[in-house]
Amino acid sequence: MDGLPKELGDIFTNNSLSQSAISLEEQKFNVVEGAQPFLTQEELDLLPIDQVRHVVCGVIFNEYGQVLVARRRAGVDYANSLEFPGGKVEHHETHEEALVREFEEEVGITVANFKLVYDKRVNGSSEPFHIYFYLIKDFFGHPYGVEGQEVFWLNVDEIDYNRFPPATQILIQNFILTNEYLQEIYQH
Ligand SMILES: Nc1nc2c([nH]c(=O)n2[C@@H]2O[C@H](COP(=O)(O)OP(=O)(O)OP(=O)(O)O)[C@@H](O)[C@H]2O)c(=O)[nH]1
Ligand SMILES: [Mg+2]
Repeated sequence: MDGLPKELGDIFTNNSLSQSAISLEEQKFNVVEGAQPFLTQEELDLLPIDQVRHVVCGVIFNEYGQVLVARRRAGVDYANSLEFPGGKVEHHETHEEALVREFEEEVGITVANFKLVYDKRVNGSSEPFHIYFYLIKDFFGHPYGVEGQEVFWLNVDEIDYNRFPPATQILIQNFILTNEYLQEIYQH
């Protein structure tokens, strides 16, 4: 917790807050792998930008420094793994428009004020994706699983990155667990 504002550091060391999040230990967890990679990272990275489907995902922190997480449904790639809400950008949309739509469709909140944190080319189950993770600084409403999926706030020190798809694991390890963006949010 070094480097965090004092109040935020207190939040992260206050175990009582974790009671509001569903304990991951109580949940069944069974990652079903996505399709086997069919392009190497080098091949993915060489694809022209208009030949990859864009995916946008949003990372949101609440006032307690907890991050919003959802569980992927059965029957989709990475079924039952955890994810940051988001989805595929439609052809007529900007990334920002897609983020607003996906958050309304999936977790019932209105989001605003985005900053790109990390992006990566990945093999999707049917086509290559370029996945973009945005930090979302403002939101309105109370999130819930609009599609019946589990949605919950998770303390940063309770995140087990192994429960997320591979691209998201890199984001968590390099950006979220470093607390870099938490400090930015709480400074304004
Ligand atoms: N939402 C989300 N998708 C992720 C994450 N990490 C990651 O690799 N993906 C991948 O991004 C791809 C598209 O995301 P999605 O399944 O949410 O797309 P979507 O909401 O448009 O789904 P739909 O096509 O069923 O409407 C999936 O193949 C998924 O595995 C993540 O943290 N959140
Ligand atoms: Mg989605």
